[in-house]
Amino acid sequence: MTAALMDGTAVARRSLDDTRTRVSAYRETTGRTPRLATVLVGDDPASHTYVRMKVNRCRQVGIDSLRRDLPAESTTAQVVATVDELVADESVDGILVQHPMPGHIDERAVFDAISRGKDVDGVTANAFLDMANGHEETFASCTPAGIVALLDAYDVPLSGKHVVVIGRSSILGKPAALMLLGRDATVTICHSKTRGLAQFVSEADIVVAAVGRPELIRGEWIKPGAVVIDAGYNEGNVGDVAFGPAAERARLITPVPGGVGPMTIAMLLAQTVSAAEQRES
Ligand SMILES: Nc1nc2c(c(=O)[nH]1)N[C@@H](CN(C=O)c1ccc(C(=O)N[C@@H](CCC(=O)O)C(=O)O)cc1)CN2
Repeated sequence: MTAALMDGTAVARRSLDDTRTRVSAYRETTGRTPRLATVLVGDDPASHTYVRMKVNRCRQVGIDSLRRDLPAESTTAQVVATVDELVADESVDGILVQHPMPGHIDERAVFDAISRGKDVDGVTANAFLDMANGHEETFASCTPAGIVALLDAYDVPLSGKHVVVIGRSSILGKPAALMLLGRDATVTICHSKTRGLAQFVSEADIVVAAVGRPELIRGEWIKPGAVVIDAGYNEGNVGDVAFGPAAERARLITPVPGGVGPMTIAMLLAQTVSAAEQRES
């Protein structure tokens, strides 16, 4: 079997088109433009690239952006103070704090300073709890939301399917597992220390690789006919799955680049417009 590609770039483009239409309608009815604030701490080149990509996409769909770039030696209190300012700023609809921050910063404290209504990236503990409890008052974590949107776009049924998520980060693996559980999938969470990873993966109808280890998931582990979602964003645009051999066994597979990545930004912008719309209601 040779897998068909799940084209995240095309699905994201449709979502961005829809977001652009919503921005125009919002501007016409309210006279204001939705605004996303980005907070970037330090010099990590990949993080600079991602924030630049987000700001560019904002421009393309008509969302304003406001950048707050802080030096690597900033303290947790200084970063929290920046987030507090953005929470109080009436012109800001959504706040994105780029992960990872430098190691000395308490990332959880910074994320949790974002107010519920402005957490368009779905990174606060409140967002996580709401997801666990099936409440929908907060916004979803963007990459997991992008994964689910991509699965829906390709009509992949989730109910009763065995999904193996490899990765347990608070912005990707854990919320992805909760979101898929909320869609009635049977979810197993594995991670870098899991023993017998090959066996777990080989039993999955859907594999979600989100561990951040280049090509950790070998093609021969994939069950023939499975759906493979590679959410790995490793240096050199290499995914967490060995693409070629996996594509020989899978039914559907996401490429890297051009799979999950573009969906992440599309979800962020859609949720920014939702945050603006919700202020008016
Ligand atoms: N606060 C957050 N931090 C991080 C998140 C997040 O969702 N919220 N996710 C990742 C990085 N990320 C966005 O921040 C991200 C990664 C990759 C892409 C993407 O579109 N990649 C392209 C390739 C890009 C290239 O050409 O270099 C692709 O896969 O096609 C978008 C966003 C960690 N931090």
